[in-house]
Amino acid sequence: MATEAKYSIVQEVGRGSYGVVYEAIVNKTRSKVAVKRMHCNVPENVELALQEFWALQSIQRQHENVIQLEECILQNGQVFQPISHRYRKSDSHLLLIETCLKGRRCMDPKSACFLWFVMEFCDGGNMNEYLLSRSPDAQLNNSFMRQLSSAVAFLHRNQIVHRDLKSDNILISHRRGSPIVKVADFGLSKVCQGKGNVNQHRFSSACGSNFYMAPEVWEGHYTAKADIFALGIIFWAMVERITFRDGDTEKELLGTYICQGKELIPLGEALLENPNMKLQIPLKNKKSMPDDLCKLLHDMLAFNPKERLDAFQLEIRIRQISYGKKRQRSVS
Ligand SMILES: Nc1ncnc2c1ncn2[C@@H]1O[C@H](COP(=O)(O)OP(=O)(O)OP(=O)(O)O)[C@@H](O)[C@H]1O
Repeated sequence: MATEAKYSIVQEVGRGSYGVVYEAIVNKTRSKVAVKRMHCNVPENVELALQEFWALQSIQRQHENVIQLEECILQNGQVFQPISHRYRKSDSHLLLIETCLKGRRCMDPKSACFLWFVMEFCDGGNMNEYLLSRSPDAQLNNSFMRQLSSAVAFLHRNQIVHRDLKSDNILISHRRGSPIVKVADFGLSKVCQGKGNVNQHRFSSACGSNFYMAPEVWEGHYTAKADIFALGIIFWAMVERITFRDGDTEKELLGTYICQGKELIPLGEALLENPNMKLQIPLKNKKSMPDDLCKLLHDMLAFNPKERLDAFQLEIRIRQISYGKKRQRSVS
């Protein structure tokens, strides 16, 4: 007997380097979801897809500012099977893991293999488009900075290092009219084993997007503090509306950098060349930034990761800044 499909695809809403994202409907409830399809044809894609799956399933539904994974479905040819740590691993799932570990394709090359991520739908698109299509708003920036700091502290508390934080990997959804940020795109993330402090864990494979990479990432040895540097770049760019044009996609992106003639040098790369370089914060307008925010950005963008804030300190500091807070009315 033919069973009714669980989801219906409505339309394509975006494309990343490794997957296509669709708006879809859950047929039973008529609720809207986003479905990201990742082609598991080469080991590199399989690794990204599994990393995303491992990170998101380990923290399912626990933080409002992290994208919620409803389920993950493995398609092998015409067969669709949900995968989860709750179920016994199917042969296809084991072959995917083997592909990832061996670095060569272990699935049947004749049958198409995809991972489908069913996620909450974010109606506001990504944070980059969202902010750039609106006038600057300090209160909104403050709210986004708080939400993002809380999300990253949550991830780090759960031993997850994102490693690719940037404004187009952050999505926006709405709750009672207010925008809620959702950290998404966990393809480069790592779930660290063990229960210790996440900041003790060392990584040695360079990864991330150039403009958001900390100096030590450029060098190839880094810790979870690299996520704080990337957030520092995002916050600074958000407050001062500093953008650059992405070479590959031609998109305008929020991010700070150093200008050398006509060339834009990522801040992390420039700091690695000259660790004593003084960052010019604020860059555009002295009045646009209170001293406490200026100090906070310096502490997030410190060259030495040991001197840089960690996510737990950031979560506390961000609540104390005066920037973007509603002024209290004086009583006359
Ligand atoms: N849950 C979602 N709800 C609504 N739109 C989404 C959702 N997830 C992704 N999108 C849209 O699809 C686009 C592509 O997302 P995806 O995560 O595949 O890649 P990306 O972050 O843009 O690119 P890359 O993977 O190359 O860094 C996003 O920019 C966003 O506009």
